[in-house]
Amino acid sequence: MAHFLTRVLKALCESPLRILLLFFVVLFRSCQYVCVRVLRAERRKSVSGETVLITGASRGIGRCLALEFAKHGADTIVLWGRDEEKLSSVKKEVEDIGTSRCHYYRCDVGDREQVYRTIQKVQEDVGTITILVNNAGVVHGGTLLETKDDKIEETLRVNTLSHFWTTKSVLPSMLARGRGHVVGIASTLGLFALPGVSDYVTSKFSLVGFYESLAAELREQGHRDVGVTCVCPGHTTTDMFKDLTTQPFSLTPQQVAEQTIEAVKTNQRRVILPRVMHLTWILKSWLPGSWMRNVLYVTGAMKDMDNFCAKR
Ligand SMILES: NC(=O)C1=CN([C@@H]2O[C@H](COP(=O)(O)OP(=O)(O)OC[C@H]3O[C@@H](n4cnc5c(N)ncnc54)[C@H](OP(=O)(O)O)[C@@H]3O)[C@@H](O)[C@H]2O)C=CC1
Ligand SMILES: CC1=C(/C=C/C(C)=C/C=C/C(C)=C/C=O)C(C)(C)CCC1
Repeated sequence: MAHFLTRVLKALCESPLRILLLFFVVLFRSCQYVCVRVLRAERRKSVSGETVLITGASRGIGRCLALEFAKHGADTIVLWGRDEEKLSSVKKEVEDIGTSRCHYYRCDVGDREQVYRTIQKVQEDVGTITILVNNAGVVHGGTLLETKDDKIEETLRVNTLSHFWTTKSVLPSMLARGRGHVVGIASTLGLFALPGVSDYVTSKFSLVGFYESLAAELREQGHRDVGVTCVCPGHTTTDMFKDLTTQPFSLTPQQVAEQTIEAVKTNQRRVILPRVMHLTWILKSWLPGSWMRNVLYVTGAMKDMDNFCAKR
């Protein structure tokens, strides 16, 4: 197949007429992309009246998501986390906006039985969840040989498996009502790898696969009214990677929250933030592996992660 494509490309580039043809194909694809964006924008969903459950909402991106959903008029916001004091303070911030009811629950999402029990309690107290945002996450940092087995297991339980348990719990009622949205906060480290965080990278690559498969499954079953969005942010200035040197393209948690809500409203399947990070996908899939490695060396990203791990 690759050989065939190379021959097609070579043949296309042999004459000016063919280059012109290639130009029109690219132009057509770009117009198609813009039209899809415009159509999606026209069919914008609203989040007002929705009941939103956010995991890892006690701080960082999760806290900003809660405040942003409230600003966009969500009816009820359910916060999950383990730190009760912080959850209660976010609840107050949400209520001060004056648009949404807010509840919080202590739940360790790394514990499957706790997730199932807490979802049941939420459904009894609050009702059906119509938007689920799987955001909770942890990172430890260290080479594979340095990382303790229980830390590796924790990373995969919290960052990946929890998405299975929460999604399995809320999906049946979304399918029954023919309405709903599941959002997963993955990472650009689910698209390319850096050294020193292999368990974290594995958990995020898995999430990208999970949401791609879930979206395909729902589409094949004809459930087009239940949306799936996988968000892949780059470095974000929260506690989680605070020891990583701030990058020229670092995001604020507020930016991630705003873009996530925009993606829900316009039903986008995958969001890569900041947009310049789309280049890493092109680098990885179209060019030899050494190109990506060189970009990481030249930009200092490889060294930055070493420093991050050394501080843990
Ligand atoms: N910061 C970054 O550079 C990036 C982060 N991300 C992802 O975004 C998400 C949010 O990260 P960010 O806000 O930066 O991180 P923070 O460390 O600021 O917040 C993490 C949140 O997850 C919660 N959490 C952690 N472990 C558990 C657990 N076992 N059970 C329940 N809640 C838990 C914490 O709550 P509590 O302590 O109350 O339990 C906290 O609310 C994560 O999935 C992360 O991987 C993606 C790309 C970049
Ligand atoms: C690859 C790459 C960069 C570095 C990216 C980094 C360092 C990302 C870190 C992401 C994190 C910490 C995600 C957490 O989930 C630069 C320097 C922006 C330049 C463009 C290519």
